[in-house]
Amino acid sequence: MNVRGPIVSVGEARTVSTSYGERDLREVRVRPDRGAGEPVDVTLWGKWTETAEHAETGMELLVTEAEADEYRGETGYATTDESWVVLQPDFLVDVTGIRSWVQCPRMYYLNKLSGIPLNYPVVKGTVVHEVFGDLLRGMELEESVEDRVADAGLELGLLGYETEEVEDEVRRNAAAVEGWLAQGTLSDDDTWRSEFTLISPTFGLKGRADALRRGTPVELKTGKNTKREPRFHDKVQAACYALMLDERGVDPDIGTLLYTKNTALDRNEESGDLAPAKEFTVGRGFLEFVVRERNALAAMEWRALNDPGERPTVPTGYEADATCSYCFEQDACMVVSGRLDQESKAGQIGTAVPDAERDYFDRFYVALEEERRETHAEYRKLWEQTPEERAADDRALIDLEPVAQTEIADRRWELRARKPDDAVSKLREGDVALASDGDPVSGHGELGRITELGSDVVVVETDEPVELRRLDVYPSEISVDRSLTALHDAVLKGSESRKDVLFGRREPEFREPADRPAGSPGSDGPDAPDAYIDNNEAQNEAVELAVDAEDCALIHGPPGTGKTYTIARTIRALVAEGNRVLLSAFTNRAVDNALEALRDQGFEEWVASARPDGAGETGGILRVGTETGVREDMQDVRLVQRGDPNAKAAELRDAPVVAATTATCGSRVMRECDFDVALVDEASQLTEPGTHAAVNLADRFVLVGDHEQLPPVVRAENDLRTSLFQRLIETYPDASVMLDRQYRMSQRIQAFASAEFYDGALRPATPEVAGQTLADLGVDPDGLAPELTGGVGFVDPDGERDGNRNVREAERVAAIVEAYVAAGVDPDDVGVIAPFRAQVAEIGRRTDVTVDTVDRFQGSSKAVIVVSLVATGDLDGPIFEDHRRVNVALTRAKKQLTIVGDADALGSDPFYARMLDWARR
Ligand SMILES: Nc1ncnc2c1ncn2[C@@H]1O[C@H](COP(=O)(O)OP(=O)(O)OP(=O)(O)O)[C@@H](O)[C@H]1O
Repeated sequence: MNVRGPIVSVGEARTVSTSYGERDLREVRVRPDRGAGEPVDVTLWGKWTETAEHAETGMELLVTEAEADEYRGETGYATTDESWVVLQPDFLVDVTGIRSWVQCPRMYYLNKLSGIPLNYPVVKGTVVHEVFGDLLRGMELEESVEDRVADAGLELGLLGYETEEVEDEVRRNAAAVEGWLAQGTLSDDDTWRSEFTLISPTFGLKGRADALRRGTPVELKTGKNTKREPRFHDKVQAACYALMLDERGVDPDIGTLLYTKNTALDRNEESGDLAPAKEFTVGRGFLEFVVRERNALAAMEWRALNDPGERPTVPTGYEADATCSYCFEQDACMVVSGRLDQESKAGQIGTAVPDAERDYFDRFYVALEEERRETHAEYRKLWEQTPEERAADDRALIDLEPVAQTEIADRRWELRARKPDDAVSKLREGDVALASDGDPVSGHGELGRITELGSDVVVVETDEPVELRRLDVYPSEISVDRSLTALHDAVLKGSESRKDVLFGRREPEFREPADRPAGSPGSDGPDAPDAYIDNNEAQNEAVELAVDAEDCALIHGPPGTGKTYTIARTIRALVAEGNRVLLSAFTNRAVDNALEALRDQGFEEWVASARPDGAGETGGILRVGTETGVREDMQDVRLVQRGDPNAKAAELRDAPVVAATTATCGSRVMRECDFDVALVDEASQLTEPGTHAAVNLADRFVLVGDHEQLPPVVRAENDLRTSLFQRLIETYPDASVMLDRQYRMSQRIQAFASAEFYDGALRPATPEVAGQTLADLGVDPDGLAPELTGGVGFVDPDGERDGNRNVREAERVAAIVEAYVAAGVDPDDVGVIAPFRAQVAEIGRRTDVTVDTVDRFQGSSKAVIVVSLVATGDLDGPIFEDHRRVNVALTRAKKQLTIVGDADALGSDPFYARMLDWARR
């Protein structure tokens, strides 16, 4: 049986004589049933006592196949020969993490901080892996090499490599693999699978195996190994996959490592065994060793968050007996130790950062690790929840019916399935999701990208075919990983002058208008225009602040105040002064919107005439992002990674404006770029490290946002919830401008938000904006019920909340929408906002107009908006927890806002009582 629960206490190590001789043991007291049961003792025998050394009160322990024994009337448990002992099984360690941990625990930590940099071995390694996958899928070597090297054009160009030399090297690496595949080592009944995603609930592991051959793991290494045996840490990696396969009931007895630089041609060299494939027996003892190492790692990670010491406990390098002088990471290791004043076996170089910076680093390191735990909790739901629960939680589409599996370009697969037409989820087109045969953990699962998601169809692209019966949200750690790297870069590599501002040691500085280049607004000279924007004072001031900023500028833009318009003008003014600008935002949508505004303002034509030399091939704008992430109308300026290395690198290096999401800014390619100014939209929705990912790449930065609208989207309750934008605007109000004229809402609609959120400072930009009504849409208001007209109205349908829905209210909302449409409003001009996806679905079933959650509506608007509040009795739910969400919901409408809810419930809270008064006025 399995015993699992939090540890209450850890006993002393003892040695006892048994019929098998002297044996070590250690007792650990746990509360079974995840802490609900009465404490029991579990005896860990033999080498599992090493795991007990890492165990501490509060950690979770899992012992599988334990046997029960009675001792003095109490039931205890003990490990058996079949037992696995796992510490913190909920902490999912990545297999590559264990591999570096076994080399040196500090290397594991350093890899987390510095990410995977862009370097030739990494890029070449990726290409060789891809070619390997292609060979397994039956592609010709030559075709694959050319294709995959071309795909890596951009990265190779940035590194200064030419196509031919890389092709040669990849060909040489892949030839060994091809030779081995062809050697007859394999018979016809060999079954191969490439790139296999595995998650293990028992061992707390996850990873992607390079390949499986007859159910045993095969790992590819782009290197040479002339020993007979595979390298130790390579074996560890293969053994991790073996463990995960073992959990699925396969019993892999061998593991294979393929060393691509071992070429059979060299075989008669004296240097050793040059066969590319090296097999090893995956014995029980080795697997136990791997589990113990994984436990040591998980225990360190637990201590980093739970150790009562002042600073997170991180590895020093003394844990391993590796020799620092042989380590490639030695310099990086010493620098990090020196800068953060950490104990390390390699020693320290450089001076330590000041305490305030060190505290900041530690605080956010812990906050990000907490966020990682929350992400792991999301993974856990993949096996803890039933498919129905997951679907009800909007995290999966279930009961899909496979319709077709089609092989498409690059030997990838397009999977098409029919979906029940009322099924909703968080999944959207472009998302990477887990496609499976119905069981994503123990069945067959493949990661793929959703290319189409209609009301009754879903299409996913994957590397391997799967019977598409279920599609799950795949929780990604990439944002945590990239944020840690951004934090590292900001604190350890950031300029002193930048950090003076970030850490409150100096006010941001601004250039005098007179120092602007001749001809710019405000500069001396006969031809200089008066303003950057001549019809909106606050917007003009915002552009001035941004172009004059020597450190940073903050633009606060309440709803509809022309943030996007101002951003476009700012970029143009910055480029006019010769700056190279990074345009970034939290979402692809905001990046594309800002680019659209820039293009609408004739930016490309202007660049072509003003900077004929430096416009680059794309007319001055380069959009970096995936094909599915970037909007159709921006595909023409999207950076395609494939192509001639030099041309690709030049494209990225020369473009005056590069646009990418902040997540993409943390990629290894973008980390190679530098800019004069980073301009970040939606900055109030970004965590501090998330913002650093973009601003680290530039000398100066401009943040645009509204901290009275949605805050950063994070799972953990910690410092990540406050944006850098908000902190800086509160610290340096003089470095900010608030845009105060809005171009969206009628006077009546904007009144509440202005009073509650913007100190009454928000005003309609023009009389036309202020005075808009339903009548502008050709609608006769007299044909509608009075509460549906007059700019703002309130309707109480007398509904009843049931979970996250309110059916009666949904019916009423649909009837209201119908009334507007019947009165002549174009359905495209109507939008419905509800706080829960369940209610969104409930309403969506009854109407064809756009229905979505608040979070999805941020940044957009409609002439007519109906808001369904759902709550009756108590006010709880995401919309009520945070007034900023209400601000967003109430500021989407231009001409008519109709609020539907329970008057009694709303009246019980002063804020909502004021809202009710305003809506009913
Ligand atoms: N100075 C201006 N002169 C004329 N029109 C303007 C000006 N500023 C903004 N607008 C117009 O007002 C509308 C709203 O502007 P924009 O889309 O830039 O707002 P926003 O603040 O980005 O909105 P959101 O709150 O949705 O992010 C647009 O149609 C834009 O062209």
